[in-house]
Amino acid sequence: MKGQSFGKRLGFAINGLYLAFRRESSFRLQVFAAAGVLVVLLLTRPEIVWWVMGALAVGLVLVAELFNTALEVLADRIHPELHPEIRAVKDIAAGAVLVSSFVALLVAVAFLFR
Ligand SMILES: Nc1ncnc2c1ncn2[C@@H]1O[C@H](COP(=O)(O)OP(=O)(O)OP(=O)(O)O)[C@@H](O)[C@H]1O
Repeated sequence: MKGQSFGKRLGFAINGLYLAFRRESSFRLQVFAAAGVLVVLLLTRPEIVWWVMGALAVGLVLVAELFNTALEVLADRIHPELHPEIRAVKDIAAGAVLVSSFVALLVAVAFLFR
């Protein structure tokens, strides 16, 4: 499946976003939260730096959740049974989402007290 056209690879990536949105309630929640951040930015019209900070914070959370979801799908596919190493993989991936969410929270607090 190597050497596909740009259009096809873009289609695979969009399909990945669609699958994550359909399968993963956390990702859906985060997409809606991202839309909420956009509404707040549109309403408050802050300096450009806050748009950039907001985009980076939201993007970080969404990317972490997408990797977390992909790892969960892969782990469940290749090893559906319980295993301590699968637990470690899933917990570490969940840790990445937690760290990204904490960063987003810090940005939100900084925005409120700017
Ligand atoms: N095959 C497994 N072996 C051992 N522990 C597992 C296994 N599957 C899940 N777990 C444990 O259960 C936790 C929850 O796993 P699960 O696959 O339900 O993900 P989740 O955190 O509920 O994900 P989400 O809600 O994002 O779908 C994992 O973080 C891990 O600690």
